[in-house]
Amino acid sequence: MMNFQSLKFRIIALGVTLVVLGIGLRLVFALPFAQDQLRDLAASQQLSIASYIAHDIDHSIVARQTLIGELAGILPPALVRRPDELTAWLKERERLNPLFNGGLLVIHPDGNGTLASYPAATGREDLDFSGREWFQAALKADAPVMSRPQREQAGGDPIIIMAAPVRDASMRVVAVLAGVASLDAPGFLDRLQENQLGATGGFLLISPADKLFVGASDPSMILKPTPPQGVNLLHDRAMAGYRGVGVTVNAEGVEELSAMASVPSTGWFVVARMPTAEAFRPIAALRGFWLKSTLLVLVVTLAILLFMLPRILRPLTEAAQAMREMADGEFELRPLPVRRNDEVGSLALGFNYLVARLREKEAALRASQDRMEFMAHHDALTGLFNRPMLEDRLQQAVARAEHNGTRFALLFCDLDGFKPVNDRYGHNVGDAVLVQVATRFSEGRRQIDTVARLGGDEFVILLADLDDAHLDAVSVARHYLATIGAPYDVGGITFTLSISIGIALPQGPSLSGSQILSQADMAMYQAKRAGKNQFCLFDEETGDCVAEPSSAAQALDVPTRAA
Ligand SMILES: Nc1nc2c(ncn2[C@@H]2O[C@H](COP(=O)(O)OP(=O)(O)OP(=O)(O)O)[C@@H](O)[C@H]2O)c(=O)[nH]1
Repeated sequence: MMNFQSLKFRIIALGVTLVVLGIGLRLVFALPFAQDQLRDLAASQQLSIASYIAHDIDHSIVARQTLIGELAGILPPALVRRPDELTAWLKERERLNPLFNGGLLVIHPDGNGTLASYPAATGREDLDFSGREWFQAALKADAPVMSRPQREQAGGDPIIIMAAPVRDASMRVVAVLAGVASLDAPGFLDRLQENQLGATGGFLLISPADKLFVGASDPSMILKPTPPQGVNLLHDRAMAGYRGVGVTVNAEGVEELSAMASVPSTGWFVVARMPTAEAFRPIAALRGFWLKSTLLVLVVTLAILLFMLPRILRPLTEAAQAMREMADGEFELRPLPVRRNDEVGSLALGFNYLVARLREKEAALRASQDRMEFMAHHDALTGLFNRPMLEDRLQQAVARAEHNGTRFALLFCDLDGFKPVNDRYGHNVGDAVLVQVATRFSEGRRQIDTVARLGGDEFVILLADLDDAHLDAVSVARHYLATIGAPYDVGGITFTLSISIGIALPQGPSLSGSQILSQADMAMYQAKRAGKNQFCLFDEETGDCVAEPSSAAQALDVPTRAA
């Protein structure tokens, strides 16, 4: 289960946040900019197309106007009275430059019928042109004129008529030369009508003066009236003279991008229109691509983080695991391996330093505990057992005696005349003597025996598990009288000392340790009273102390300095 507090989750969350933030900022700032650029590009492309078409139409119109003007200028006025020759002349010109697929007509100056026409079209010769706007204009104009777009009376095809006056030498109009061009004639407006813009867009050619669609990609619109004012605002603006690009909603409710370009020679304008859904499709594609790439970047980022993070953090989790195991006591405290020179490695180094310090403190604590333990059971000066330890051993001996019937003896020893040593040579010398005395008491003792110093110059020896308690105790007492009585040498000072020993030999089970110690003490005092340098035995039955002068007994002399 994902731990939301974990470092891994936080790094992943940070990574995802950064990616989303980066992409979000791009979407907020860069995408609208790119969209505007694409929108402008689509609009300018559409305007270019509209301008190209408009220029093409203008060129076609001008070419026809020029041709009709030139033909009117070179038509020999004399031919006006020779219809056959006039027809032949027209035929020859039309074959040379077939811009008027609806035919060339030479109209009587009063407008009643034609003088000649090519190709011949039935009924034209009797038509009355006098009331036609373009005919009237042609009579007065110096330059060629053009009719409004209209349907041909005979066939109903959409046409325009170009006309120019034919004048004689005295500049009198002798005829009007007219050329009929079908709007969908090849090379005229066919490019506009046959082509679509993109997949769903198209073109319109509009005459604002006539409020008519002159041409359209959709043939059904040709020569239909334009929408009334107020229906389409962009159309209204274009009708009023606006040329450029705009977005509008057409009659079917489809939003369109429309570009308007003028056809200067006629006052018409071309509309290149395309649904915005198609025109701005690259923008939608761009947005879609950005969203998909965002998703991809997110997925890849997540995948990389999920793959890499456990590997990067593995030393950390291993270190934590090792620390936990050490804390639980599964392993002893030990340094962690430092595998990498990074933050995790530095953490391991820090932990190892902590381990080293802990080990040092642990060792110091153990030494201190050992020392305290020793002090609790030993005499600080001589290293012999102290009183509590003696009492403990004595209690054990009493228990064993009660339980097993074993015998033991307690020897209470007190140095004779120790005070003068202190007084004469100082406490340090006294201490050194006490240490030597302790050594002599300890030498040759059995493992089970206990030698303790009670304090001052008092020593107690517990002889445990004796076969013959009396004999053994006396024997040891004699031994001590001899060894302690041997000369001492402390820093060149030599002297002798003796001891008085009180011996307790408990026989019954009912005595406590302190009672036995007290018996030995009393016996020791008895030995002192009896002259020192000897031992006394406490008699349990009488409660008396029996002195047994030692063979080693001798008078305690004042210590002498060595020579
Ligand atoms: N140097 C030294 N002297 C101590 C220590 N503890 C006690 N003493 C001295 O040892 C002496 C023991 O006194 P006593 O046993 O009365 O003197 P003593 O001269 O041995 O007298 P008797 O036992 O009657 O022969 C005293 O002077 C204490 O001050 C110690 O740790 N070091």
